[in-house]
Amino acid sequence: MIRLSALPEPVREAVAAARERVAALHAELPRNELVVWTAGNVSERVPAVEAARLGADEEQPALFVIKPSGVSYDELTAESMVVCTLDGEKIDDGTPETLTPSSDTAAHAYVYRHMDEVGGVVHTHSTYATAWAARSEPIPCVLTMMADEFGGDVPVGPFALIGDDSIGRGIVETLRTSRSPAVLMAQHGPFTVGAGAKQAVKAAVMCEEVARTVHVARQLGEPPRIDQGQIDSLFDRYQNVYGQKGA
Ligand SMILES: O=C(CO)[C@@H](O)[C@H](O)COP(=O)(O)O
Repeated sequence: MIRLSALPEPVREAVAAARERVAALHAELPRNELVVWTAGNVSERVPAVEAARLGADEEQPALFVIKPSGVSYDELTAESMVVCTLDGEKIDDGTPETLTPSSDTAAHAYVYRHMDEVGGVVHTHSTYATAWAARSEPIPCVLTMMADEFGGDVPVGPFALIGDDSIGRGIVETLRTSRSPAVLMAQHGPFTVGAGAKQAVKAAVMCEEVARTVHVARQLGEPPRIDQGQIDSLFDRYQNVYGQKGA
């Protein structure tokens, strides 16, 4: 088994920084009312470190950091974040052997193995997004905010059981054919991805917001869909012009 304490210093430093970020980002889930009790998780990839940087013959393979299963958000610390290989196996990371990683670890691992561009994954059961998931209904792109953030509808992924690769396969299959960083797994809830964990948390917050707003709008009648050309133009501006350069 890989022992964290025996890994080269740059790897240990990268893991420690990811653990700090992931622990802090878990506080955003209850703060943004995306979870109840312990029902959501955040992870972040620790990229592979090249052999040259380590002065070694081989690169150090990528890892990821995720919360332990079923532990209250108030009790989560950087040190209690579990470190796993991209196969979803916990390494000897200095936490007690009995501290098991999130029940969604296999899903997060599958996403990291199959989507190189993804550096962070989040799962919640936020109320409105999960209500759309319960109906297996994509959220239609009827708001500029949706065009900006999701580049279209928020898609629905297949129904899949928890514990093995099934959820991960559903997430990857669905997101590969969409610009959305969010997928509503049927009768389960939203999973979001990003370049890092912070971007994936942002996508989870935005997903819940648009799920709520579109639900409210529909109480008054069917809101009109935005024209595809306008969606493309809004998406391009938000992804390439919006905000501060280099922020
Ligand atoms: O969807 C599920 C279980 O149905 C999970 O997402 C849990 O709600 C959170 O699990 P842990 O991350 O605490 O294992």
